[in-house]
Amino acid sequence: MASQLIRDWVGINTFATATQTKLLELLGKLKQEDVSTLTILVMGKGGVGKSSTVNSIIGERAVTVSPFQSEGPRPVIVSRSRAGFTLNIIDTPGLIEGGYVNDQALEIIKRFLLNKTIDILLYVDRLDAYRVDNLDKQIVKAITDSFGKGIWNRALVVLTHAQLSPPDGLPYEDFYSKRSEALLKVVRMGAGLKKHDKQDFAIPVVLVENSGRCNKNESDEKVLPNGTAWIPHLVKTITEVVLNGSQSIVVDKKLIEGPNPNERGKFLIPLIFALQYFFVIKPIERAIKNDIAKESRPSWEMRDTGVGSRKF
Ligand SMILES: Nc1nc2c(ncn2[C@@H]2O[C@H](COP(=O)(O)OP(=O)(O)OP(=O)(O)O)[C@@H](O)[C@H]2O)c(=O)[nH]1
Repeated sequence: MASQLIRDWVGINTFATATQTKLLELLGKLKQEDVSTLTILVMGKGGVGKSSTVNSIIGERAVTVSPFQSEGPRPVIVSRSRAGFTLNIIDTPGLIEGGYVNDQALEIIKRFLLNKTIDILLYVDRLDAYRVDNLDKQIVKAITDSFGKGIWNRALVVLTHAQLSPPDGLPYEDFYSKRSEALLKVVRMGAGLKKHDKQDFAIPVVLVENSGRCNKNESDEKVLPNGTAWIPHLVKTITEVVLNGSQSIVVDKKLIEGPNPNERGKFLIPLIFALQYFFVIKPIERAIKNDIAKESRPSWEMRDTGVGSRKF
């Protein structure tokens, strides 16, 4: 990251004054706690609004947004600095390809992250999706297998397309809490989090509306249907997670390569052979020998060999 050209975070000036003030306050709070760099990793399925969310936070069109699946499955890092604070956001390609987790994309992401430290994971999905399925669980599992369970201590679930009218006249807050509950349940399962982990792993869910048609309040801030100014709320939640006392994720070679599954349990092989020899092969051999010894020879064999043949 050091060799990376870090541009001024000018996009912040495009936000409403009230939003700018809140953001600068939050950055000040982080600096007070000796946090002067923040690296945010953005992951999720394809087309859920990852790149749009990156652009919304930065306040400029820093990464390409497309309604269709993006082509080159390459992660992109966007770095901006403001008042001695550096923000790095890593946008990643969608993790699903043909109904499965795209292991190749995941591998590329892991290599890209080598020697970087992840302070925050934004796990992005859409608010306006009505189901969770096994695929969601698989993505979360793939992320957990890659970076460890601890990453969920540093994670936020981000739900885009948050400016919606819920179906069947459901109140907005009810729809939001049902959708987040369902998704969090799958996230906890995919991350292998147990019930007793609950305290440690309270993953916040944050709503986002990236559309240019997002409603605004009287202070010109982008607001959700529930009136929340979402950009400062997202950054505030990020700040809380950063300061929650958990560890950032250092992506080193060991983490990337993990334990080689081919090496796992290799030392047990001679032991398994020995057990097989003494408890399977030997008893079978003994049983065969006993069988042969006990066997009464058939009469035709006796006759052919002359044993016991009648004399005429
Ligand atoms: N209305 C609305 N549209 C959104 C929102 N977020 C993203 N979109 C649209 O959804 C489409 C996909 O958005 P992207 O940001 O490219 O999604 P992505 O997850 O980065 O996609 P991949 O890079 O292909 O994985 C684009 O047409 C965006 O304009 C949102 O919050 N509200």
